[in-house]
This record gives sequence, C-alpha cells and structure tokens, in this order.
Amino acid sequence: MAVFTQVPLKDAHTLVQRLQLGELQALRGIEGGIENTNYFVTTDQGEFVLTLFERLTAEQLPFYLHLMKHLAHAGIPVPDPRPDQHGEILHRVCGKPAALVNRLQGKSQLAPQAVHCAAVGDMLARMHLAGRDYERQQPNLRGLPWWNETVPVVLPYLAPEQAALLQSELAYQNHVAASSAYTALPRGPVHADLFRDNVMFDGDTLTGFFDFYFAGVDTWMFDLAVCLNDWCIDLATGQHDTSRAEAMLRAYQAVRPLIAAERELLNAMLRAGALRFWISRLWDFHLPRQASLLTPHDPAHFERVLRQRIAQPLAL
Ligand SMILES: Nc1ncnc2c1ncn2[C@@H]1O[C@H](COP(=O)(O)OP(=O)(O)OP(=O)(O)O)[C@@H](O)[C@H]1O
Ligand SMILES: N[C@@H](CCO)C(=O)O
Repeated sequence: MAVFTQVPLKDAHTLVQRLQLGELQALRGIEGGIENTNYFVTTDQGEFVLTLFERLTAEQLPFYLHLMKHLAHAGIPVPDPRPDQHGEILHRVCGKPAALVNRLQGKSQLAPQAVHCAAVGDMLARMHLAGRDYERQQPNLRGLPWWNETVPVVLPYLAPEQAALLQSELAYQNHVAASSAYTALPRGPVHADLFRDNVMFDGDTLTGFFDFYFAGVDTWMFDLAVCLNDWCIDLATGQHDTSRAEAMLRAYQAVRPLIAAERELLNAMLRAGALRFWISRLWDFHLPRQASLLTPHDPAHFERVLRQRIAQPLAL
C-alpha cells in the first residue's frame, strides 16, 4: 500500500475546485510505490494523480515540480503539474505538500525487450538535452555525500564480507569522483530513479516517464547507468543482457553520442548506480521509517548487481 495519509473526499473536492478542473467524480488510493501517498483523481475534465509528499519538504519540491513542467513544455512525455489561478503548482492537502498532475496512459513494461530499452534510451537522451536550459539547481539528494553519510549507519547490520564490499566500493566511488574524467562528465537535471516501474508504455510505444522525486543535478551518465542496471539485466542474477544494453546505448547515442570521459567511466557509473540502490535499500530495510505494511525492496538484489558490475564490466 502507499496511502500513508487518508485524503477525505471533501479535501480532494476543494483542490479540484481551486485548480478549476471540473467536478470531482472519483478518488482512488493507489497501491504500489513506497515514498509518497498517491491517489487517482477523476473529474469531468479527465484523470489526474494526486501526490502527497511524505518525506520531501516544501523547500525541495519546487525543483522537481518545475522540472516536470519544463520537460513537459519541451515535449518530453512527463506528468505536468496543474497550477492554481496564481500559477502555484505546489499545493497543500491534509497538512502535507501536494501536487496534482495529469495521469499518463499505458502501463509499466516489467519484462522489457530490446525495443522497450531502445525507447527508454532515446527518450532519456532527449530528456537530458531538454533539461539543459532548466535553471533551478538542486543536487541529487541520494548522491555521494548521502552515501558517505548512510554507509556507516547501515554497516552494523551487515555480515563482514558485505561490509567489506560496501566500504571498498564507497572508497572506489570517492576516488572516481575526485578524478579529472569524472569532472569532465556532462551533467544536468537527471531522473536518477528511472526503473521499469517509473515508465509507461502503450504496447511498444513509450507514453511517459514519471516519479521525478529523486531527480537532481548529476551526471547524465549516472542516469543512463541506473537505467542500464534495471532495464537491461536479468533480474534473477543481475547479469547484463547484452542485446538490451546495446539497444539502449545505441538509441541513447543516436540522440546524444557519449563523449570520451563518459565511455571511460561507464563501468564506474554502473557500479555507482548499483551502490546507490544497495545503500538506499539497506537503509529502508534496516531502518524503516514507520511501522507500516510496506514490504521493503530486497537489498540483496543490488548487492548481486554490484558484484556483477565489478566482475563483468560492460564492453562498449
Ligand atoms: N502521472 C501518473 N500517471 C499514471 N500513473 C501514475 C502516475 N503517477 C503515479 N502513477 C501510478 O502510481 C503508482 C505509484 O507511483 P510512484 O511510483 O510515483 O510511487 P512513489 O511511492 O512516489 O514512488 P516509488 O516508485 O519511489 O516507490 C505507479 O506505479 C503508477 O501506477
Ligand atoms: N527504484 C527504487 C525505489 C525508490 O523509488 C528501488 O528499486 O530501490
């Protein structure tokens, strides 16, 4: 379940009226998702998604919401936050910061083929280019400083060989981040969490990217690595699927060819992407934020992915 906050009909009705979206017809809590409270909202003008932000603050949210608006205006299929009559897109519902966006059509492709990976690679590159003139700044809040802070917190819960891997990979990533190749990586606003369940497809046609609430300014290569690590692997073993990885890389590069430093650091970034989600999953697993019915994502999956990335670098 992902309804941490129950939204009464009258509160949804008030918001819909204020945003001039017609008459509220239905309000339905969305299961799935582990970060925020989400509802489908139906009015006589269409279908929307209401999100109440449970962890993010009103200071952090404008970066994500205006980024979505910026990308939507640039023609990237992402949810477009609806403004009130003053142009404000960050609202307040049940005492929580909230947003209302259009509902994307389609469904998640949870068993992707090369054609889906190519569609993601193509749109990811377009999204990176469309973000170049986005002016707000906010770092990836789940980037290296957060890893350095969080690893000591989760270490006590790990077996000695896991702790050793986590520490040595963190040391490696600190070393990479200090290198001149890393400094040369192009960067901009990135999604940073573009897993299979954050993209919609209608058949083989990509209909949207969503869930931008881990976005931030980071290297484009990190974003691509997060996608490769989820879309282009065998989930059971964590191994690369060469044909899917090639399809994604080819489609990405048809829009934006990688520069030399990016090619050099592809494997380092794949390891970084695996480390990031291993740490966050360990953190969610061992330090759950509230007594809830949520099943945390399995941290062991990203330990396997990381071991695979170290043992079998992807050849470009
Ligand atoms: N704009 C949208 N259009 C259509 N469906 C959406 C939209 N936003 C969210 N959903 C649906 O709601 C579900 C949960 O949303 P989401 O993945 O954003 O949850 P979350 O708790 O914020 O994130 P996380 O994936 O980090 O756990 C999605 O799987 C999707 O089915
Ligand atoms: N994509 C994340 C969940 C948070 O969005 C994970 O699989 O760990």
